[in-house]
Amino acid sequence: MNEFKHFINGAYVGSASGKTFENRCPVDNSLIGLVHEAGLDEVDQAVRAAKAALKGPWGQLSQAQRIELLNSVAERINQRFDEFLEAECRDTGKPYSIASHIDIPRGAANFKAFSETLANHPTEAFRLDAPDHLGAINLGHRTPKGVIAVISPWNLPLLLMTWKVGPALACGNTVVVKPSEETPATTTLLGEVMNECGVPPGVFNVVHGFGPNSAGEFLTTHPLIDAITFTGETRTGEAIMKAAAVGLRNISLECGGKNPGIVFADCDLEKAVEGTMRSAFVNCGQVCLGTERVYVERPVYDAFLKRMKEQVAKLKLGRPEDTAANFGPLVSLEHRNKVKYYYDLAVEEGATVEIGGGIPDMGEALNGGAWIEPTIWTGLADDARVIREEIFGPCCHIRPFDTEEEVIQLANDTEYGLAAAIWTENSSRAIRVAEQIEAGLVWVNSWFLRDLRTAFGGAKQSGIGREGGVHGLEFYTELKNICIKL
Ligand SMILES: NC(=O)c1ccc[n+]([C@@H]2O[C@H](COP(=O)([O-])OP(=O)(O)OC[C@H]3O[C@@H](n4cnc5c(N)ncnc54)[C@H](O)[C@@H]3O)[C@@H](O)[C@H]2O)c1
Ligand SMILES: O=C/C=C/C=C(\O)C(=O)O
Repeated sequence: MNEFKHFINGAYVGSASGKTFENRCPVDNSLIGLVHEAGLDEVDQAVRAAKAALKGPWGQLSQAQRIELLNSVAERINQRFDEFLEAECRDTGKPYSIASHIDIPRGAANFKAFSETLANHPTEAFRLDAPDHLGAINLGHRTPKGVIAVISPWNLPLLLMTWKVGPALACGNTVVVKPSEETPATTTLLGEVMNECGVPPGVFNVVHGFGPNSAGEFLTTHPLIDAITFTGETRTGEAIMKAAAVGLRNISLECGGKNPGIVFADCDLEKAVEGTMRSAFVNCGQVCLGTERVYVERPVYDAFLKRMKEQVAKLKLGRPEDTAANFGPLVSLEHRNKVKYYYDLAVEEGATVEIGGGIPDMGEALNGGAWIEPTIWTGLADDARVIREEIFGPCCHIRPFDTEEEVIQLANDTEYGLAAAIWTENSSRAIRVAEQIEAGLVWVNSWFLRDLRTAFGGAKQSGIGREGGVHGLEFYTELKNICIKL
C-alpha cells in the first residue's frame, strides 16, 4: 500500500500515533494510498527543524547561492515532470492536458520567478538632510521572516503550494507546509526533489492532516511559527487569522471568490465565448479566479448564450490520461455533494437550467467517481444564494444587462473581490470599467493570464495582502531601516 509520510528535517517519517486516512482518486474512487495524520508531536518536530535550519548551512548561503539552489529545484521538477503529472492527476482527477500546461510548469516556474525578482531588487536608500548640514543615510535592509507556515488547498496543489514556498525560500526563510488532505502527493514528492538538489534538511518540511484539531490547527497555533500564508476558503482564512493573532504573527490570505465576467456588445464574441468557457469550466470550475456570474449586454445576450451552450455540449469528460478529454471529475465525492446541493438549489430558486445540472452516467468503471455535468443557468434573481455564494464547480449563471453603470453595480454586488474578466474591444471602456471593479485582479479580453512579477491577491472577503514579484517581499521579509548619521 502506498503511504504518504511527513517530510521532516530531510527525512520521511510516519506518525507516532499510527493514525492514517485514505487518499482516494476522484476518477473512480479507487484507493491511492494512506496518508499519515500529523499530531502535535510531528508538527512540533517539523517546526523545530525549520527553526534550527535558519541557523544552519541554509542561513549561511549568500542570496546568489540560494537562488542557484532554487533554480536547480525548478529544473529537477521539470526532469521529473511525468511523475509530478501522474501524481497530481491521480489526486485531483484533472486531465493530463490541463496539468501538463498549467500545474506542473508553474510548479517549476514558481521557484525561478522570485529568484529573479530578488536578484534584481534594489536596496532602498534615502538621504536625509539634517540641521548640521551633514545629514544621514537611511538603508533598507531585508532579513528572512523566519519559519513560514504554508497552508494550501486542493484545486491546483503543486502550483499553489510552490507559489508560496518559492518566494519564502528565495527570501531565506524555512517552511512547514500543510497541503490539503485531498491532495498530499505532489507536496510529498517535492521533499525528494529538495534532497536531490541539496537543499539542507529542515528548510522544507511537510506535515499531513486536516484543519481543525489536526495538523492545520496545530501548525498555525504553534508559537515558533513567524508568519502564515494561506490559500483556501474565506471561513478558513478567518480561523487562521484568529490563530495568527496570538503572538502577532503576520498573515497572507488568498481566499474565495464569486467572480463576474462582463461581456459588452462591442466585444469579439468568439474570444469572449472561448475565454468565458475556460474561466467557468477549466479544472472542472475549481479555480478561485473562475467566473460564476456572467453578465452579457442585451444585444449579444442570445448569441452569447447559444454559443456557450454549444461549447459546453462539446466538453469531453474522461479519464486524465485520455488525450481527447478536457474535463475531469470534481476533487472528491464530498465536494460533489456540495456542488450538487447548489445545482438542486438553483432549480429551487427558480433557475432555468440551460444545459447540464446533473450527474452524468460515465459507465460502470467510473460511476463511483466525483463526476458532475458542466452547467449553465439563466433566470435567477440577483439575491439568489446561487448568485451570492461561491460554488467552486463547473457552472455559471448568465444574465443580460443594459448599461455600463448597471453592470458595474451588479459585478460589485458581492462580499468577495478576487477577480473579474471584461470583454470589449473598446479600450477606454475597458479601463474605465476595470478601474471601478472592486477586485484584486481584472483581466481584459483574457483570463488567468499570469505575469509572476505582478501583484496577486483579493479585495473585500477574498483575502488580505498581495503576493507576487516585489509584493511578496513585504510578507516574506522583515524590512529594517538602518539610519547612518554622517
Ligand atoms: N484566492 C486564491 O488565490 C485562491 C486560490 C485557490 C483556492 N482558493 C479558495 O480555496 C477554496 C478551495 O480550497 P479548499 O476547499 O482546500 O479550502 P479550505 O479552506 O477548506 O482548505 C485549505 C487548507 O486549509 C486547511 N485548513 C482547514 N481548516 C483549517 C484550520 N482551522 N486551521 C488551519 N488549516 C485549516 C485545509 O486542511 C487545507 O489544507 C475555495 O474557496 C477557493 O476560492 C483561493
Ligand atoms: O485557484 C486559484 C488560482 C490561483 C492562481 C495563482 O495563485 C497564481 O497563478 O499564482
